[in-house]
Amino acid sequence: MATNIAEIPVRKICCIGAGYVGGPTCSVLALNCPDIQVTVVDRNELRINQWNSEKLPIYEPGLEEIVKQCRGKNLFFSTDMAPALKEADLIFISVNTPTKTFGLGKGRAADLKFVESCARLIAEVCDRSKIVVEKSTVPVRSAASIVNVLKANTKPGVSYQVLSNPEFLAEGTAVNDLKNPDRVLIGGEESEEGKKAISALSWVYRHWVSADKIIEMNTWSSELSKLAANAFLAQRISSINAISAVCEATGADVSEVAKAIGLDSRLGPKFLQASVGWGGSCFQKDILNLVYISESLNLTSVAAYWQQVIDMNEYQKSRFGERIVQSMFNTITDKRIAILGFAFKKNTGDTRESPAIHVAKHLLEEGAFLHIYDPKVEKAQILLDLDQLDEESGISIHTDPYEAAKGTHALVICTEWDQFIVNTYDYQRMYDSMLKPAFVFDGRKILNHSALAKIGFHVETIGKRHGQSFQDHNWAGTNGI
Ligand SMILES: NC(=O)C1=CN([C@@H]2O[C@H](COP(=O)(O)OP(=O)(O)OC[C@H]3O[C@@H](n4cnc5c(N)ncnc54)[C@H](O)[C@@H]3O)[C@@H](O)[C@H]2O)C=CC1
Ligand SMILES: O=C(O)[C@H]1O[C@H](OP(=O)(O)OP(=O)(O)OC[C@H]2O[C@@H](n3ccc(=O)[nH]c3=O)[C@H](O)[C@@H]2O)[C@H](O)[C@@H](O)[C@@H]1O
Repeated sequence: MATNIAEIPVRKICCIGAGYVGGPTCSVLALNCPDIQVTVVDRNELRINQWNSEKLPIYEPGLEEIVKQCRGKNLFFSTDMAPALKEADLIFISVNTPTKTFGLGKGRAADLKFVESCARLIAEVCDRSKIVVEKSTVPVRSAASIVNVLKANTKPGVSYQVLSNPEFLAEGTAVNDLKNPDRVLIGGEESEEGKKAISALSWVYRHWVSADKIIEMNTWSSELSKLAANAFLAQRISSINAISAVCEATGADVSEVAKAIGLDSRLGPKFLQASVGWGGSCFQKDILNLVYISESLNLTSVAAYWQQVIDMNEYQKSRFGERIVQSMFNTITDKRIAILGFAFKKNTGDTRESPAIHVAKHLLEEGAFLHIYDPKVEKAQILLDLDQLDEESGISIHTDPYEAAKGTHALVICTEWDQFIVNTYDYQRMYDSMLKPAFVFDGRKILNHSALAKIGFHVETIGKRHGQSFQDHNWAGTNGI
């Protein structure tokens, strides 16, 4: 007879996938649950070695301290997957779910091959019943596929309950997001066994999350809520970025408009920071996934609606690149341009889908030489992102921002690192070492533009025309206003 899920006390947890989600999630879990042993497994040996070393594979404020505190006590990182899975009472699947690059759904559908291979491995090695938790972001109804694979391959006497428990952490604030989540979603079957599995996972979270924040729901709602949340967040940024284009064309200031909008308590102030465009590993892939699902369900208007959020982001990134060229007298061929910031946002070394990549490629195509500086991104990663083998093809990577600025015509801010703000950097020193006229293109709206203009910089930013007066605009043709 199969073991009853209710009889499974959660003493040991195994997480497959030691990435941006698996690593921080399990570290915070281990910190808060000293009574639970957590083992994070990954087939990537280098990554596991890094988790076991002094220099972790990812940069995340506050993470190193937690790992140091728990590692070797109740937190372990290993490539030896089978024993860790066998021993575990509860297994998180936290592997990557990238956009498919070939075949049916190419460029849009999520590739679930890694999730499926986890399910196959679990069924192959486990000889007692377990709770399997889908933490990766997946299309709606993926849990059904996991159940199918497990059932078809399961050993006699073994049963599984599959739960959906999507992760909402944002990079750069992952530790705080995990310690103080807005909500924890747990989706599961409505059967008795399903409810018991939900209670078991809920019990784990209750070690540090209050009961009112743990929300139980049906599996499909939980899976869809994750895609919907990311789509809504990205939509807000695309919306303010669309308004930023109107601001640049009319003389309105997008910061003022964002403030005015955000003061409406129904809208709130967050995620209204106009920018060079949003990046990161998930927004684009998850919205593409939502678009694909909608199309598959013949919901073509729904698909077109969400596709527009991505199209607006592409437009914003291209618009910024074109503005740099136009401002610099319509040519940047052989000009030197410093890119400050390469990560997709501050406080992370992650460059996946970073808008900086798009901007850098645009400038390279126009014939510029790039000096690139980011406080956390490794040189090899930047070269890889720009499809370069070395620094000879018009790119030099710097470890010092002043060296990066030296001899350039322009500074381009692509990431909102705190250290880039005027009080931290000596922009006079940069200006003195640059060619004139010296330009600043602030793709993140973080700099003190009037202070830079006083130094002598020509400043351009998102959603605002620099130095524009009311008389500058030729109002003819705008509906006679
Ligand atoms: N990065 C983020 O901030 C967030 C990501 N997510 C979702 O979480 C999931 C994981 O994302 P990341 O951690 O960023 O991915 P990642 O790429 O950093 O890490 C995934 C890890 O899984 C490992 N892996 C893949 N298949 C495996 C297998 N069969 N056996 C063992 N290891 C395997 C890979 O080697 C890799 O180290 C994705 O579905 C993503 O959409 C959700 C919320 C936030
Ligand atoms: O599923 C995921 O991977 C995660 O995706 C995002 O997190 P993340 O991509 O790490 O970072 P965000 O803070 O959302 O920023 C995404 C991008 O939008 C940009 N952004 C953000 C906010 C804003 O107002 N303006 C803006 O341009 C950021 O600079 C960055 O490039 C979501 O915020 C998380 O809740 C989610 O778990």
